[in-house]
Amino acid sequence: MRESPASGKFHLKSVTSHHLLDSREMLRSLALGGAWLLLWRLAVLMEYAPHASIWFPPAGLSFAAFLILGLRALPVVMLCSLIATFWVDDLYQMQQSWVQLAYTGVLFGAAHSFSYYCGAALLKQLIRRSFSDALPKIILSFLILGTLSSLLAALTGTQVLAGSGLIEPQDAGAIWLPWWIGDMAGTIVLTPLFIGLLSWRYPLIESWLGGLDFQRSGEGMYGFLSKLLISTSLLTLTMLLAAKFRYSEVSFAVFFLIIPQMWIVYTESAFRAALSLAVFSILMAIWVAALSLMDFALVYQFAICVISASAYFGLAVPVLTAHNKQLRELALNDSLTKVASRLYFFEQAKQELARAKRYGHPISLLVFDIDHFKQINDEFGHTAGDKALIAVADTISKGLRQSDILGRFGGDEFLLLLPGTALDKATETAERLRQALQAVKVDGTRHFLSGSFGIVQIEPNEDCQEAFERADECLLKAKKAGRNQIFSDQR
Ligand SMILES: Nc1nc2c(ncn2[C@@H]2O[C@H](COP(=O)(O)OP(=O)(O)OP(=O)(O)O)[C@@H](O)[C@H]2O)c(=O)[nH]1
Repeated sequence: MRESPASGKFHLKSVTSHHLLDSREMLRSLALGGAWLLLWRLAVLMEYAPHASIWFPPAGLSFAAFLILGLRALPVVMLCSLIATFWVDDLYQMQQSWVQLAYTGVLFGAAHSFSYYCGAALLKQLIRRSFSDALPKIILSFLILGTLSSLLAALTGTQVLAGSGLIEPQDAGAIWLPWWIGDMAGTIVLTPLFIGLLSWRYPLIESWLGGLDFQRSGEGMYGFLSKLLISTSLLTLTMLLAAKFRYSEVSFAVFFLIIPQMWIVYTESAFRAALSLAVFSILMAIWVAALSLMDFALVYQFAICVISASAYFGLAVPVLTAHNKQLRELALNDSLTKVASRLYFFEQAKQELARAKRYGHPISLLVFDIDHFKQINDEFGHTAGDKALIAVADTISKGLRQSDILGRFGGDEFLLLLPGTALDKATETAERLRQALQAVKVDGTRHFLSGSFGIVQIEPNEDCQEAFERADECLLKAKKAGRNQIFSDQR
């Protein structure tokens, strides 16, 4: 069978894009692996006992990688775990055989990957099933799953090391707790930062996360750096005091530093908040090592976890405020024409009526409906119908006073409240609007619109509903009388 030139071209193009994809995958794997090993080496610098680091940043990277890339991250994490095992042997001069190290490395990698993959996969499922305003629930799930994954990683990891002779079996019982808290600190602090970094490549991640906006910039960079400087200076001060006095009570002062962190969370972008927590935690770990504060290491590990967890809940506040604003706008405005919704119109009308009664001012209500609107939909389609409704709202709005209120009752029926206007002036206004409507053409057609109007002046003993019913009856009469007319009810 002969291949057509077009199919040959397509084949060439698909092979090229396949190559591009392969090299991009390769670059991503290299970046992930490089970052993982770099963070792992950093964690070794922060060890306060063999295999017990103040915090373990690679755990956060593994969790984020499994969350975003799924099982595609597995070969890289496994390879890094293997390299790390050989590196440990070199750092601690343990001189184990290559076979033994390879065996330990694979087991360690499997335990680490299994623990973080399970947590990340479960979190992904929860996120997929969540609605867009579920950020607090997602954060809570992340904190619980991050904690459980790191516990599993610590329990299985210590067993692997004990089983392969890298640590004494009796040490496993002493190491699992600091291992767990160190992994947990790495996961809780760094996963959101890595997600933030990845969100530049994958913008969908933000909508997944219930609208958490990693790219919204807060104030200028100078403001953020000043806040970071204040927070890190206070951290340095509390740690210098702990080193000088060496009472555990002094080390607990670090918990007060949640205050500057929350200040950053509430006033800066989500990404800057995550970055500030990472800087804060790295500096804390460096000070623990530099000031020999190993006796209080657990206090600092707990502080990192508690401060980060609280800060992430804080991130949900601006998102929820934005959602509330959006919901309020949806409830108050008609989404198509942008005039007041029926609910908001009657709410406003009630207040205007109370004011009019109090000051003895007249107030009138108009109800109007487009004539033969169904035909417009049927002949020109619903999009043309929608455009006609928008044109009506725009035309009527242009002919009103600032104090008048225009609302959409539903379908092609609108409501208009004219405070300070008696029936005769309201009828004049309606006539002006009726004429203005006659000049509106359905977009892209030669069809001109027209409308029928019902008008009443609201009586002092009447409420909005009663006035509406009277105006609606007038509208019906206008329709029955042939449309494109105004009927009013004088009491
Ligand atoms: N395009 C569009 N059509 C709508 C919308 N809401 C309601 N409609 C349609 O508007 C039409 C309203 O028609 P009716 O009120 O029954 O009557 P009419 O054709 O206007 O006739 P008269 O009012 O008696 O002159 C219906 O076909 C509805 O489906 C909307 O938001 N967009």
